[in-house]
Amino acid sequence: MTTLVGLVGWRGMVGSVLMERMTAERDFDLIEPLFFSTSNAGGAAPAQAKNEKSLQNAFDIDQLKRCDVIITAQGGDYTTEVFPKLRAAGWTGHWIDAASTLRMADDAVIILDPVNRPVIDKALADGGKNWIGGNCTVSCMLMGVGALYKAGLVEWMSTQTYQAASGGGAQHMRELLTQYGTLNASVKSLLDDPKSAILEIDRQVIAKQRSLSAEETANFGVPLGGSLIPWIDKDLGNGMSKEEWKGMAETNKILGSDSIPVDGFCVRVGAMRCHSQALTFKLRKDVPLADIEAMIAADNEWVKVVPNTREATIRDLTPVAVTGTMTIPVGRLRKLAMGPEYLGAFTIGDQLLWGAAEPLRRMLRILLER
Ligand SMILES: NC(=O)C1=CN([C@@H]2O[C@H](COP(=O)(O)OP(=O)(O)OC[C@H]3O[C@@H](n4cnc5c(N)ncnc54)[C@H](OP(=O)(O)O)[C@@H]3O)[C@@H](O)[C@H]2O)C=CC1
Ligand SMILES: N[C@@H](CC(=O)OP(=O)(O)O)C(=O)O
Repeated sequence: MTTLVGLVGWRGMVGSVLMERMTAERDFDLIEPLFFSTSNAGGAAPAQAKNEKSLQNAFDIDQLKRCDVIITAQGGDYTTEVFPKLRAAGWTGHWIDAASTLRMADDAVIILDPVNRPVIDKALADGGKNWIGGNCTVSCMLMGVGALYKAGLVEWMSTQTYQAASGGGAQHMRELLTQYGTLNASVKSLLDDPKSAILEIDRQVIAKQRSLSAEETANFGVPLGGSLIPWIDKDLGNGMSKEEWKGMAETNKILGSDSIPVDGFCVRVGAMRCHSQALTFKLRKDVPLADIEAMIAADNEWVKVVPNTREATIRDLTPVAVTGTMTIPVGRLRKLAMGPEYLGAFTIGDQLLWGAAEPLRRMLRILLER
């Protein structure tokens, strides 16, 4: 019998990337999809629909209960509302979710199979049913440098992230671009004149940034275009942002490891897509750089070691180079001045692919191939 797979959140940003990947990998050939909506029940399902051509109400527990597997990229509020009701109604299917709501629950596994397939397999053997995609920054980081963790080499790691506007969602991308346009327009005549004074342009841009309306900064709260914001997600009240807290909590949960210290700062920058991060490792021993590069390169088919040269770095190690690709480049690899056990690295991942959609569809494949 064909597996009935419910899809919720399929038209959102993560959901659209998920649909593209599932189509490209022919996942729909293997399933009967049932599409849900929170806003358009009864409307037409997308072209990937087979027998079930109309959208079901995403809050209808009886319809959801029909599914063997549900994949949701609808968001945390939806999970919080629907998941407990569905389980309370006796549903025993597999729940695959992009939202963070259930990540740290004891009966949930954070899925990133190229890194933690043994953890997933053990949970499956133990009857696990809840499979949650990891934080985008953590997932992209582990796809790049997971080899060092698997080899037991990491004593601690510090992260400095440069996270794209799209991490906040579609409206955040629009807001960033609108701000860039507003700033450009405010100095257009000066820019067009090659003899105009750059400090006058600078003065007018900062004046414009500081006077952007509440509407123009509705999503980020402050200007991001031409600036940065060193805080992402909630304030935990202990000096830490929730995004920073996820670094250590999720890394260790994904790896099934004891508490390896992971800490640093998470920063929103004016990139459109892709999360970048500078990493500092304290290794447990002095390992030659060539061995480290070989280990990282051999870890999975998507990681790519970028030679630590200016030319290769500015060509291959930028959000512009990585956006829309499955490649996870790791570069700027070098031993740091603090000593031979200290390693620096820089890595980038498309947070909508490895950071969100891809682990979900791969988990579906793991379930289908059992
Ligand atoms: N953005 C990112 O980088 C990452 C996001 N995530 C998580 O994934 C989840 C979904 O995030 P994201 O995809 O950014 O959310 P979106 O806001 O893009 O989509 C969520 C839902 O909003 C509804 N919606 C309302 N208006 C529109 C519109 N104009 N176009 C499309 N959808 C619309 C859709 O529901 P409906 O069709 O029912 O109306 C859609 O499923 C969140 O839990 C997030 O935390 C995880 C990792 C990375
Ligand atoms: N917090 C991430 C995006 C995200 O959705 O993360 P999470 O899935 O951990 O809530 C960002 O803003 O870049």
